[in-house]
Amino acid sequence: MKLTIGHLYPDLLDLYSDRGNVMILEKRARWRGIEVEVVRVDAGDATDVRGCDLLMMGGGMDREQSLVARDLQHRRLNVEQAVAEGTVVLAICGGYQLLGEYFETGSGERIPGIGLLDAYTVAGERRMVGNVMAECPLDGPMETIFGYENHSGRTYLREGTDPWMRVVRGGGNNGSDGTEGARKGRVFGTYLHGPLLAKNPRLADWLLGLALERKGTGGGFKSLVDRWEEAAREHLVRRLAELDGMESPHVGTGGTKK
Ligand SMILES: NC(=O)CC[C@H](N)C(=O)O
Repeated sequence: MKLTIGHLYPDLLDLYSDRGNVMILEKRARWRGIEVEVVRVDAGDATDVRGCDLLMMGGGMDREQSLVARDLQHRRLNVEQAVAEGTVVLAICGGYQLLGEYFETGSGERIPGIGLLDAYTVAGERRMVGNVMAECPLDGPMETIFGYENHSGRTYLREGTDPWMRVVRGGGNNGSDGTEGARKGRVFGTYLHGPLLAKNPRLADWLLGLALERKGTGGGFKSLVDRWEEAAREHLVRRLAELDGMESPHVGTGGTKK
């Protein structure tokens, strides 16, 4: 069995090393004996993304987003077909905005998205910057998710697209309605850099499981010893509690510690 991950625009959309998400998925699959191929998809390539089990698109500055948007329009149909055939999409921040209808920048430029998510984004007066803690349902108990946000855009979800997470700390989609990210079927968008999956190993496995469903096999693969990841998460909880002067929240269950 081979898992194919498509990395969209790795040179243009890689704010805060979002490519780490691809590395994490690759590693966690390989550690379980699953073969992985990472396909790089750059502007101008004629790659058919229907061959990918999962697509990852990182974040970027407004200028890079404009460049990507032009190319992405040509891929719209191909990406839509891939999703209809079961491909999972994970998009971070600027990439997330481009999955929606449009992103209107602070200078008034309207960058078109591909409408995979029923959402639109408009730049606000102040950027939302800082560490985020959110809660995300992973088919069961809520999982605490850590990430970092830095965006001018405020995203608003329309009917037909659900928020992916609820913000506990930080701005999230728009700083006002408590939502973070968006989910429509197998398409996921979030403002969380980090890289997201390095800080949230159970979320990484959950996405891997979804992507592997396309192979006729889902999650349920052997658990890994996430000693360093858990230590990093505990450190984050303590640090955020210090910053907020609040009680240490529960970090979620699972993960074996040595
Ligand atoms: N971090 C990002 O990807 C930024 C996205 C976009 N340029 C914004 O400022 O909202």
